[in-house]
Amino acid sequence: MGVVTFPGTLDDRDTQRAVRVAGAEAVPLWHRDKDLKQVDAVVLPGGFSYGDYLRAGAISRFSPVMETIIEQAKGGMPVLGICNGFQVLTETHLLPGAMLRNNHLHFVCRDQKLRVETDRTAWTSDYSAGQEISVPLKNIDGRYVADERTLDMLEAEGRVAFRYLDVNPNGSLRDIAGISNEAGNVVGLMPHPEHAVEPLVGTGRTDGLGFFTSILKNLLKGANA
Ligand SMILES: NC(=O)CC[C@H](N)C(=O)O
Repeated sequence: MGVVTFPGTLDDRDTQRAVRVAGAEAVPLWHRDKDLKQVDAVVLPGGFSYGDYLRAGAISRFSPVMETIIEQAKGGMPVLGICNGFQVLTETHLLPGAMLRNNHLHFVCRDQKLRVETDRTAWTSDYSAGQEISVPLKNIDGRYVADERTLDMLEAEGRVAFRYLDVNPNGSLRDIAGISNEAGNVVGLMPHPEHAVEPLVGTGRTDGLGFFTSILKNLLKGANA
């Protein structure tokens, strides 16, 4: 599984570790490489790629590695964008909508309760629809927005993948924490599942591991089909 590092990425190492904890091989990918080294899936981790200059994800969108990822994602390759990675996915238009500054204008860092709304994506099949999980959240540009028509379409097509529970930490419309593309191979969310995969770390919860086991099982199923 490929894990992309842009200049300013923070969570690439934790993401690589999460991939390994799930039992897959983590392959580091550098933003200047167009070659994806034959990985079967890609994770865009969190951080501040290119310093979040102009707008989070706005420059990363034009990096050589994204050129190949966009092309392959359209062909069905699974891609997960976490936090800054989600911001990159909206900027590339692989996912609809946009991320704005949190409504209270502060950086948020908390354990966040979420509801996994669908198990019908490549990255959530190991969860059950309606399952409640808690993973860390840490960002300042986390407010998901889209026009009403797009929001209605996402709801109708079952593409709202995660919703904030208890607290909406940033003013995201309809409490949306993450969404998927139509085919379900591209998923983006603001909270950080890669920081909740081992019982000895953080709150001790492993609620985030399911993202990485989901994709691994799906890839193995595909390979054995
Ligand atoms: N943790 C992160 O990925 C931070 C994301 C983003 N740069 C923000 O602050 O909103």
